[in-house]
Amino acid sequence: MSSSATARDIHLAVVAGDGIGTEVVEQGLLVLDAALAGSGVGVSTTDFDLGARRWHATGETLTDTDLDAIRTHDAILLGAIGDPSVPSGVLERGLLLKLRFALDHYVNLRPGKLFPGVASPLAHPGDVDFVVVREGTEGPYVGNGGAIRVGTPHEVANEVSVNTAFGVERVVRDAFARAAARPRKKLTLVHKHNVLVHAGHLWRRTVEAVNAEFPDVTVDYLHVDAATIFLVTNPSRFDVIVTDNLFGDILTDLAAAITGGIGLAASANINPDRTAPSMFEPVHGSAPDIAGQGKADPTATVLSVALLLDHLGLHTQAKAVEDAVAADLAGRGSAERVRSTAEVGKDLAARVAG
Ligand SMILES: NC(=O)C1=CN([C@@H]2O[C@H](COP(=O)(O)OP(=O)(O)OC[C@H]3O[C@@H](n4cnc5c(N)ncnc54)[C@H](O)[C@@H]3O)[C@@H](O)[C@H]2O)C=CC1
Ligand SMILES: CC(C)CC(=O)C(=O)O
Ligand SMILES: [Mg+2]
Repeated sequence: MSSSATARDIHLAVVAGDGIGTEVVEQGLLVLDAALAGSGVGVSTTDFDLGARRWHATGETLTDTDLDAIRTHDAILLGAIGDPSVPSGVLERGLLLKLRFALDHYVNLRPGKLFPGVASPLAHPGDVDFVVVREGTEGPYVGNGGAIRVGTPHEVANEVSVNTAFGVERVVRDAFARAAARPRKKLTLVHKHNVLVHAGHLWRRTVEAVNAEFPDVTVDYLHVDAATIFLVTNPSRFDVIVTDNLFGDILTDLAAAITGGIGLAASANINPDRTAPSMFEPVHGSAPDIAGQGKADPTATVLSVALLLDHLGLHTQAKAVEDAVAADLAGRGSAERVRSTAEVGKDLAARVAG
């Protein structure tokens, strides 16, 4: 995939990864090509062979050389990372989280939108259209911890959640800016400050302080356990949710479940300061249970491509992709049969082109 070089050409790093990652990324790239056709914007891709295959062959997850090469691109499209043949955590931490941390993806943006015609497991979902701003570089995912007396009855295992004033403030400010730009202008902080008093109070104080800069934004607060209730009983109450890395991870799988399933849930790992490329990927993982069967829904990846186009300022093309997805989803209820991964990708590309 390439075209003659123009000033606006997109240089895309592609990390298809493991399991269904390769299947859904192929379709995402097909739709990206269709979206850019005739626009005057070309795209060139560099494939990065990262994931289980590479680890088995070399023992490497993500080297400094890989990172340096990835940094030269405008954006990254990632499929999924993780494979049952690799010890749990090796690729997730050593590759996926390393990318997010090294490239300072402190805003992990995850829309929760119920498209018209999509079946939700909720009886009365209402108008569900919110966005989760999940902190992407801190929390319990930083690897601050350890275990002693491993494997004995006296084992002690710690996983420390790191929350810095710097890290919390920058993601909270981003979430406020997003809320201020939306019609409802509402921000919900989700944490657990009744128990996690150190981190929770930092988040609460930060939200209160930054609110002064965004007086039009209404703020509310939910403990994370209660937030799971309202996501199921009244998801339309949410507009922008800001939360930490772990809570955001969990809440966004739930958000996916209520808006049509994990196969539809897109995400963007954004470096708002643009000091490194941002990364776009479906919320889901490598789904070993269906990998290689052509069963994966590529729609989450395609919607992540729309987020990528938006991030690069190609708003018309982003909307064309989202509109194609909306039309495809609207027609699914009446479909005679479930389509394969490749068929969905082909249909979406045709809609974008047509
Ligand atoms: N961003 C990433 O790369 C992520 C990686 N992982 C990794 O992926 C591996 C599997 O993790 P799981 O917990 O099973 O989560 P998962 O998201 O891969 O799968 C959960 C369930 O959702 C289904 N599913 C996922 N994507 C789908 C799609 N596009 N279409 C239809 N069904 C889909 C799967 O078949 C499975 O039943 C693990 O190694 C995990 O660490 C998990 C989450 C995110
Ligand atoms: C595998 C994890 C590191 C990532 C994850 O589950 C996510 O970002 O949603
Ligand atoms: Mg997750």
